[in-house]
Amino acid sequence: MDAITLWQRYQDWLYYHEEIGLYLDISRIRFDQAFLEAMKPKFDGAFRDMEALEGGAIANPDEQRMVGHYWLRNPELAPTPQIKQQIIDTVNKIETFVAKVHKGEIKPPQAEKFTDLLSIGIGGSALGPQFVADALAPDYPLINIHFIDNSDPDGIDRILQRLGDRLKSTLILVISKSGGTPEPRNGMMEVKQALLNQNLHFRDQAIATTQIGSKLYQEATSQGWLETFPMEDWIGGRTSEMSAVGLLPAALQGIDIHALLQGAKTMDIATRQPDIKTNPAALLALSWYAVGGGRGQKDMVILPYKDRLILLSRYLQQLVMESLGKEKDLEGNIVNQGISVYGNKGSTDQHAYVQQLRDGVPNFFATFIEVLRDRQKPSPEIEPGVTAGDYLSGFLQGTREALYDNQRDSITVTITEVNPYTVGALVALYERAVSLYASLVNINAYHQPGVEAGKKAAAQVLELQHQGLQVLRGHSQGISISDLAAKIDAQEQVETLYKILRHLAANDRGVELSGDPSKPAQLIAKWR
Ligand SMILES: O=P(O)(O)OC[C@H]1O[C@H](O)[C@H](O)[C@@H](O)[C@@H]1O
Repeated sequence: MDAITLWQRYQDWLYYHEEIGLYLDISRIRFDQAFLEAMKPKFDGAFRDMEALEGGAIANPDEQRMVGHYWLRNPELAPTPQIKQQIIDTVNKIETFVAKVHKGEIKPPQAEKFTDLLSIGIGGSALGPQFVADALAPDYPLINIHFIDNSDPDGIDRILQRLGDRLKSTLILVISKSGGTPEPRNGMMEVKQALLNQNLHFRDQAIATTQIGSKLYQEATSQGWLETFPMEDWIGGRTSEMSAVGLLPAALQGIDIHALLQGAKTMDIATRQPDIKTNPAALLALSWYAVGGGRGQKDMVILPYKDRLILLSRYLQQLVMESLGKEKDLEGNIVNQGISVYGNKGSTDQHAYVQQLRDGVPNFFATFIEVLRDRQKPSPEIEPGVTAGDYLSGFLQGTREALYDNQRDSITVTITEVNPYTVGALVALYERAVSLYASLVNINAYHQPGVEAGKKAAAQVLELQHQGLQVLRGHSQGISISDLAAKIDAQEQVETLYKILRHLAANDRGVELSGDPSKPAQLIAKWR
């Protein structure tokens, strides 16, 4: 296509939302009118699915759950008065609690006020709060946020070291919908211990966001933690940013949660339109389908040209991949669906992997996120008449063009500035695009059966460790790894057992391994 035809295509397909100040450009996705016509019946179905979902249908059939994240920003939509009230009550509870914390009315026993917030959670209980904190927290927030989002002891140490003496004025927030995920549980146990080491008590500084009745809920209420905030059954982790999961940490940092909710609500109205061309989420879903043949054949590379949006790709990685990456469709056919998502930020990535994007394997499409306003204050000139922001803008345009010229498609989402309102809108835009795309490819976007397999396997490894150690302890002589495996009837898990022992040996946990490390079958294990 020549430049003038492309300019026309740009204008023909440009979506603009005046109130949000958001542009969506899908002109650099190659599809034609025939494709659009062919997709219309599928979209009609997807719009019907969305209407049913928002009306309270069991949109997650495997788990027999409703899917209600759209109600969070517009409680009027909730299917029952009770749910509506729950949503309103939770926001009120958050605001009351946060106001008291900021004023020092809720305070730690050994300090005037809480200075820091340590958020312990993983997956959907971390990625949204991390993205929003990085994008929106003021430079000098009322409360500084830190995250433990893993079971990595060294990672936990780093956070605790950074907090140092301020641990006594740190509010600890444990977020887990299920209340039984091992990683946040481990983080919580370690932080409890760290507090005890300073003669502090967890319950005096702890709050939780979890489902009512969960293990975590029971612990928090029975031990008298400062407060608990509910997470409802009908909110999925990866769509929980507008629930207490995201709102509470945001409000504690001084981020305007009403603007966040309002941005999402406004976007929801736009993405509810049952018309492809005037619905930005439908345009995204259409583009994803067009580039990947409805089979996720191309990866989604997210390139925000704005440092404070660097975590958007990680946030979207879970939202898209955990929602769309499914083995079976709704009828149980094996389909192995999904779209891979990765990215960091421009122009930084132009000096890293964009080389491959331009010239290498064409297995992706790019999504540029452009922010029109460079900064709050005027920019100095780097060269006569040119600012750093002009460069950034030029790099984006240049990369988009260079990719397109080499048959690499892209989408560009443009917002005026990064603020709670536009971030709320972006979150809502992608949530809906994922919902629509899932309908187009006929999968359940709201369960994650694959995640369970990894959890079960990990539990088996720990059980094997337990059994192996029991035998090793009662064995005064050294024993080969295969004999040890035979003794616990785990010949088939000999490799796993070897790795368990190697890990324990590396951590002075009573296991000694002797022999040549490059010949694992010949190693002798001994308890000392
Ligand atoms: O909030 P939690 O129940 O602790 O779950 C945390 C995360 O872990 C799970 O394994 C799921 O894959 C995620 O969707 C979820 O967000």
